[in-house]
Amino acid sequence: MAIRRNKITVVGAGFTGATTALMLAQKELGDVVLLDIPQLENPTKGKALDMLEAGPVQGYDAQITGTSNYEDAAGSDIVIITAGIARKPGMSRDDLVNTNAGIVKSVCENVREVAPDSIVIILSNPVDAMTYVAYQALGFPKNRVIGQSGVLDTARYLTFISQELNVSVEDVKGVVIGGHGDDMVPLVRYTYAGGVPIEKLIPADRIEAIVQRTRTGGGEIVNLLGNGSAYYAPAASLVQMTEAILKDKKRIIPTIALLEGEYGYDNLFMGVLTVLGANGIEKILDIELTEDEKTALDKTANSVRNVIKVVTG
Ligand SMILES: NC(=O)c1ccc[n+]([C@@H]2O[C@H](COP(=O)([O-])OP(=O)(O)OC[C@H]3O[C@@H](n4cnc5c(N)ncnc54)[C@H](O)[C@@H]3O)[C@@H](O)[C@H]2O)c1
Ligand SMILES: O=C(O)C[C@H](O)C(=O)O
Repeated sequence: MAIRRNKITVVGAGFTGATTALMLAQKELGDVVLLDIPQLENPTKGKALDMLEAGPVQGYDAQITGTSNYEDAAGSDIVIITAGIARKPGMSRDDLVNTNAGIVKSVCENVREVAPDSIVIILSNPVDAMTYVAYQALGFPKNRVIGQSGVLDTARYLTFISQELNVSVEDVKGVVIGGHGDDMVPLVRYTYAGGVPIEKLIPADRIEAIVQRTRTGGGEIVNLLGNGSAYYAPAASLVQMTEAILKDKKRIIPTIALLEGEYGYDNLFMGVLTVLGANGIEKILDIELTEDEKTALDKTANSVRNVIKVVTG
């Protein structure tokens, strides 16, 4: 009997989409469909074929199909949406809202038809608002519509802490919650190196500098690249979320989830700690915050609300 592999569709075959497809195949998480617009069908097929031909070298077994036809995405277990434009130096993520809302909506209308049982992960920016747009266009239950920001923001935060302490990234744990913007909330009080609170290891002014660098981490890369935004760490983040779902790992991962009362917010998609497993977001952790942390979270929640208003009118 043939073994059915997981099927993962990545919509948008640009920098993040193509990198994600390659990393998914390298981890043998399933067969990958890479989908872009009809005008880019040949380059998309070319990227997919090139990745497929790396399989014998790297030793992975995964079908990788390039396409512009949603029929090829039929029955996907996971759909990852990276379609849309990226910002350039001088722009904020919010400047992308109108263009990307149209793109995400039309992508989701197709996904709804061909993969009605899928779990959808959204990357396109401004991602909190785009996750809201996707939720409305898909009509899926909230546990199956998930935005990516927290894995990436946390990865940046932990990178800077491990550099500061000159210790392994494996021993630094922490989390960033809130919207994917310059007022996101790295939770310093819940950050540890080797089990020791970082406030005992790093002077306060250096922690503040790390927090600020984390908040503007996306812009730092945009300025360095000059014509696009980050894609290696974003792709790695999408792959971690996909793996948690497909392997039903029940990992505690920060993701963009629909809040209905948690942290005192309603009808808001924003980054919080969640448990990711076979059913997508299986739980939202409504953790205790100090007054200062809650004030910071309120600020980022307001920013996200203002962007969502642009797309909901
Ligand atoms: N949430 C995050 O943490 C995060 C991280 C990185 C990038 N992003 C965002 O992800 C998006 C993609 O970034 P990128 O660097 O891959 O950009 P990119 O320009 O390299 O790729 C985007 C791709 O989307 C395709 N596309 C556009 N409209 C489409 C449609 N209707 N259907 C299918 N494909 C379509 C384009 O043709 C292009 O190939 C941007 O909005 C960026 O801001 C978010
Ligand atoms: O910064 C961007 O525009 C892309 C992405 O959101 C990131 O944080 O790298």
